[in-house]
Amino acid sequence: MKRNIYLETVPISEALSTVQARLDRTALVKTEMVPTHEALGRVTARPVYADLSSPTYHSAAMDGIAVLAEDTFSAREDAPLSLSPDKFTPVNTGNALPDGVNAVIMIENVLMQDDGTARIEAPAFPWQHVRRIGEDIVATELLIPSNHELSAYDIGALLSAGIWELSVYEKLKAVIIPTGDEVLDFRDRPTPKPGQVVESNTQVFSALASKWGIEVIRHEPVPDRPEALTEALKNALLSDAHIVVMGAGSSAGAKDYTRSVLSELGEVLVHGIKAMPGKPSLLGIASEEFGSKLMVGAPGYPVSAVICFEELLAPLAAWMSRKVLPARPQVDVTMTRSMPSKLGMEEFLRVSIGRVGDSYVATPLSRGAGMITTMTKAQGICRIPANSEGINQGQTLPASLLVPRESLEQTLVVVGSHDNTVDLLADALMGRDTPIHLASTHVGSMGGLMAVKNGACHMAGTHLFDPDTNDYNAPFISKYLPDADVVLINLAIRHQGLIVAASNPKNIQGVTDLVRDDVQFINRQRGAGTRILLDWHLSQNDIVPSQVKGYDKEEFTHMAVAVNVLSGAADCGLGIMAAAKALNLGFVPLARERYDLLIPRQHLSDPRVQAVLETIRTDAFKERIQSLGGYETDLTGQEMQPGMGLPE
Ligand SMILES: Nc1nc2c(c(=O)[nH]1)N[C@H]1C(S)=C(S)[C@@H](COP(=O)(O)OP(=O)(O)OC[C@H]3O[C@@H](n4cnc5c(N)ncnc54)[C@H](O)[C@@H]3O)O[C@H]1N2
Ligand code: MOO
Repeated sequence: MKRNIYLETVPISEALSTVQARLDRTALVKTEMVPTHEALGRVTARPVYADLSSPTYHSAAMDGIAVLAEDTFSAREDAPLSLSPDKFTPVNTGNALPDGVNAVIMIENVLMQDDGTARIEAPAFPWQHVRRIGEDIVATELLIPSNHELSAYDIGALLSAGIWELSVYEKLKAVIIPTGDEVLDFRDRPTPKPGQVVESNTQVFSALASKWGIEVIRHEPVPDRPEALTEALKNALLSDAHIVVMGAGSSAGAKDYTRSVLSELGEVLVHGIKAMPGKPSLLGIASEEFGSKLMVGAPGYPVSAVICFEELLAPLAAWMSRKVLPARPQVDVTMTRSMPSKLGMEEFLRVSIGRVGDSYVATPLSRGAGMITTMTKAQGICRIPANSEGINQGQTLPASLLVPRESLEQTLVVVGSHDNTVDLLADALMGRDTPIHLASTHVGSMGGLMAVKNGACHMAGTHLFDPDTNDYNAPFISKYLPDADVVLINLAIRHQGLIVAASNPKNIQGVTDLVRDDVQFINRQRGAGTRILLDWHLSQNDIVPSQVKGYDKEEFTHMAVAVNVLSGAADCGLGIMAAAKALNLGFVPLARERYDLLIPRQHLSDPRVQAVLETIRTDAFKERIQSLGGYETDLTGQEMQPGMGLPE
């Protein structure tokens, strides 16, 4: 089997219209009769006419007495009328009206006399408080047109009209076949070795598809062997499914067989869309022998797979089943950072969104297609058009929301340096009666200061040490945000040190060991407080960066540094003790430092910020911080003043 060569990439809209022009949805999606009470979400294949009227009889709409209106015309407040028992019938709501009457008088307006007569002070008009035959539904009239997706209310109307079953389009069925030698079945609860991944895309698809009214059958993972892949695809096409999805193997790798397997059993119409993630997506139609079904090749990377499911498969499935795909709510967001984008490619940028002041601000998350957490952390997605070279800081553009719009009001936007205590805070805030969602973006301490300066967040986590004054954060604020009215609140004092392998096999004892030939270092990104701390310790020891092997290799979080040490990619990196502890690594203490929250004063009265201050001042929260190890909470929750430095 030949290796894949990419087809031309086409815009998403063209990919969809190409398939729509070729796929015979009427032949593929049959109709069937289903009981009305089980028809929610199904689409009518034929118009439905009422069999029964509703009500089927003249019905009392109120509790009271049924009368002939004409008998009551003389009643006045100053000249009450007494109706003899043969002129009225007591009725309850929903009763059929007796013959010969045409109105109901509410019981509140009737005085029943001891002699059996009913006294009224106002006349009834004809058909007052009566629901006449066919008021709601008239037998034979059109109740629901064809190609209509049935709602809960429709079920009620259909049953009231005597429709016990109806003709609808089949519910779409899809088989998804995960592929790849490295893909482990999650049902085996595997522990992946290097080169292996836990299969998850099929479950993302199943969960999404259940919202779209598609039944999903998952095939077990198939290894990268062309015959096995073809066999699996063939069986799936011969089942009663309408759609078959093959996962992964869609790009140009030596084991990427999806395209050739699809071509063997049908025709590939699209291979490659002008969008990222999701670029190598495939769409095709099986040959007649295999039911002319829709075939989809979804890229293996989790976010690419999501884009393929949501942007290609969902609209096609909606079209096949004649449903309207609901659009996500949109808000206009202001970007807090510039983000270049590839010309000619539409980009689905995951963004963290919150309301800061009067506007919604959005901070781009990492764009890696392999990172499913960019979807879990994002509140929205901005589509950067293909004809754009990117977005600029301060630019306003629409974002489609992944969360209810209301929840943005309960989102606290934190930008800056990452610390595990911020994760603790995030969890504690969600435990409040009115939960608050902490959306954090890790851009380092300096990035946090800039975000505050640009009005892009409610608060920033920062731990910048200034050797000249022996103080934390305040000197940087006076330098970079001289005019800003801000408050510094301490979150914790934390211990930074060298994260080394368990039991420290290379016996690394301090920064002077970083110049050793056998020591590979992993650094933090420029602007990170930890990097500034490292540079200071290096300069104190007359070491220049070029002497440190790995100084140029950067990671964005403490945990990422620790992971490098765990995997053996590096021998050590500077980070917090909690990160070392979390992965059972060794830790060589180097320094204590202040980790503060920088808050614009105008946000102090914001209920979300208030909730943070309340939370971090509780003993329970301080105890949680201490149990992480490597933290002190003596200053936690207190306002920091310039020159305070760090108490011994
Ligand atoms: N030389 C090139 N390489 C790649 C290109 C390219 O144009 N030229 N495109 C890249 C893009 S863009 C994408 S997207 C990926 C798509 O790759 P494949 O669809 O071929 O998928 P794999 O390589 O088999 O797997 C990618 C990744 O995803 C993991 N995976 C696979 N299945 C699952 C699953 N069911 N659940 C969770 N994770 C899964 C797999 O282990 C890999 O890590 O190709 C780029 N390469
Ligand atoms: O298009 Mo790929 O989907 O960027 O990762």
